[in-house]
Amino acid sequence: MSIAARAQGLTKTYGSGSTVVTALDNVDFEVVSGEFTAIMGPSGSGKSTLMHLLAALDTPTSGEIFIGDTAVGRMADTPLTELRRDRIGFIFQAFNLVPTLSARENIVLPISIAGKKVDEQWFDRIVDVLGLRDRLNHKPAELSGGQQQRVACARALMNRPDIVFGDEPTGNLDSTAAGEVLGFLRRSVDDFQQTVVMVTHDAHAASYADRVVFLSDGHIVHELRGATQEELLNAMSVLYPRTDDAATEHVTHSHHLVELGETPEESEAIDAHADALYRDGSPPPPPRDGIDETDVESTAERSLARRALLD
Ligand SMILES: Nc1ncnc2c1ncn2[C@@H]1O[C@H](COP(=O)(O)OP(=O)(O)OP(=O)(O)O)[C@@H](O)[C@H]1O
Repeated sequence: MSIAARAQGLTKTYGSGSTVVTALDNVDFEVVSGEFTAIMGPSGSGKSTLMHLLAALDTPTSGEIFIGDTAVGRMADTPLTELRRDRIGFIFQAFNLVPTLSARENIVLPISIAGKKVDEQWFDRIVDVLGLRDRLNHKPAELSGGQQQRVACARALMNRPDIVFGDEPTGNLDSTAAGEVLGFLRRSVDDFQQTVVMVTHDAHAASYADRVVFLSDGHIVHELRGATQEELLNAMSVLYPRTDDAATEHVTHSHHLVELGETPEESEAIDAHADALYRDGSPPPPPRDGIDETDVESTAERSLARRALLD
């Protein structure tokens, strides 16, 4: 087992005096090469801070980050920029593509900036796996959100980085596009031995990972391997029992979906159907007991029943 990145005694504080916030508190953490790791936790638990430090985008208050064997903290600016460019790939929630460039130009941009030659065989392989072949000459505005994020995935993998970091990479996508991006990240680990680290609120997204670490108040409080969505939701409801923040509401919501036997995709389709039925503004009928799940009309009632349950 080799280690792609390592955090040692990592602490990050923001502010000073009475307003100091400890985002990470003496965290030790290793990213295993060739694995898909997800970092989960409620809002404010330190997920993005940990990922930004691991990716050498920010500096710790104390502690050290290693990318492979390289201690990042002691590096001068220029080699650090080169390390980020050559050894790390990023996928952001907001895609972060250059609007004036085509999909192909966006994908090869880091290689062009580095003045290197594009490996056309590798380019072709990634583009085909991502289904982007016929979109390569289009600008980001001419692509769907899912296609834009697939371009961002291709860009992140183009220079075969040691680690690809994703910060809520499916946060702006519908469930179909999210499934495509997550499926690709999974495949990049299985087929290309890529190392992937992803921050997510979403147990469904995290269920694609080999390993899920849970953060709370700047500490790693738990870890699961090969967990299903339901196992992750169970762990989250034990680890984060508060009901007063958005992430926990999301957990509770997702947990009900699992209890109802709905996947998030089904739930979304059901809600869309219900909304279409009641688009004219007429008040929806109250939910009934004994809903027939095979009946198309009843999908709307299922949605209402679930919404009533979630209320
Ligand atoms: N630049 C900053 N200045 C001050 N406080 C910050 C800054 N960045 C993060 N924090 C604080 O550090 C803590 C951890 O933030 P972080 O963004 O890492 O959490 P998170 O788990 O990623 O949250 P979310 O899921 O909402 O993105 C929070 O209390 C946050 O308010």
